[in-house]
Amino acid sequence: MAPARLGTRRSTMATTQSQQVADAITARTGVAVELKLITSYGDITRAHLTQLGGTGVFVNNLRDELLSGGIDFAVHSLKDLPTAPAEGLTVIAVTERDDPRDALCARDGRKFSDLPAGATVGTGSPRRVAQLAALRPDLSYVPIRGNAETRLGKVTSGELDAVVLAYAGLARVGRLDDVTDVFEAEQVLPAPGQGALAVECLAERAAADLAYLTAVDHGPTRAAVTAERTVLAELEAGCAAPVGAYAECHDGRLLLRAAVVAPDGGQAVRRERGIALGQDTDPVEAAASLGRELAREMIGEGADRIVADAAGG
Ligand SMILES: NCc1[nH]cc(CCC(=O)O)c1CC(=O)O
Repeated sequence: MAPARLGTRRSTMATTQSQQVADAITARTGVAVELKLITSYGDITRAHLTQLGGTGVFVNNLRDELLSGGIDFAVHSLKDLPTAPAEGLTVIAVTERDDPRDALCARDGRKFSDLPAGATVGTGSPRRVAQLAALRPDLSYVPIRGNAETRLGKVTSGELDAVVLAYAGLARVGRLDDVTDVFEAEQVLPAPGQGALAVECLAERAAADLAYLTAVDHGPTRAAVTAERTVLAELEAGCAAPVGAYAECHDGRLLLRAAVVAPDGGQAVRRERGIALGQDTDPVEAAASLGRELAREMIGEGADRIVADAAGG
């Protein structure tokens, strides 16, 4: 049988995570998988992420390839995947999450708390800027773009004092040696889905010839990211919104925390809520209703206005 075709973006991060999923699929099912490189708009555009029209810039070309049959399945960073379901496609597996935290890579091995007032910190993420500004309003946050290696280069060259990136992404590009500090979820809540990967394919093939892909699905991760992404969807926010959400499955309980923080860090709505995952409830359904309830509480406290102001301003 011909190997299955896994479509991936060309960056080191994308090819590394795709190869990891390919290897896991082959190990668990015996099915051979080959990588097929696809160029995405999000990789070539020079615009800032916040200025791009809508979400999904990193996934649209892969989705076109899925729909046209050029590839059999795709692996996406879940945090780049829009919450709206894509017509004709389904997420057949969510792999076990890697470290979900954000990391600081600073000059001279500095920790976040050691950065001098006025130090320049690069990040293209409104979620990170808002939460970091709430902790250290005395630092200067600079919007940056580009892949992880490009961003790290701005610290090595002295252009910036530090950058903040996802720990999982740094691990995938082999740059954990650059990490000088790691933010716990209590300080900076990760993006919904951060550190988790989604395997997407044609819906009509999911229960048929591609059913073997469920071998790499991880139930607790799927429940957790469902809760996180439901908060994002209910707030009508996208991946560029200042929304953090993180859920953990522990001892039959699912604990969800979320934060919406104004861009300058001044105003914030933070909530958490847990549920027991009962024997006879579907954990994904329960996770979705947990996310809906938490989002409603947050909207009651003005979270939707912070999201709308951040998008308009
Ligand atoms: N938006 C780009 C992107 N998409 C996924 C990751 C990191 C890996 C992950 O969260 O799975 C990154 C880079 C970053 O945020 O530093």
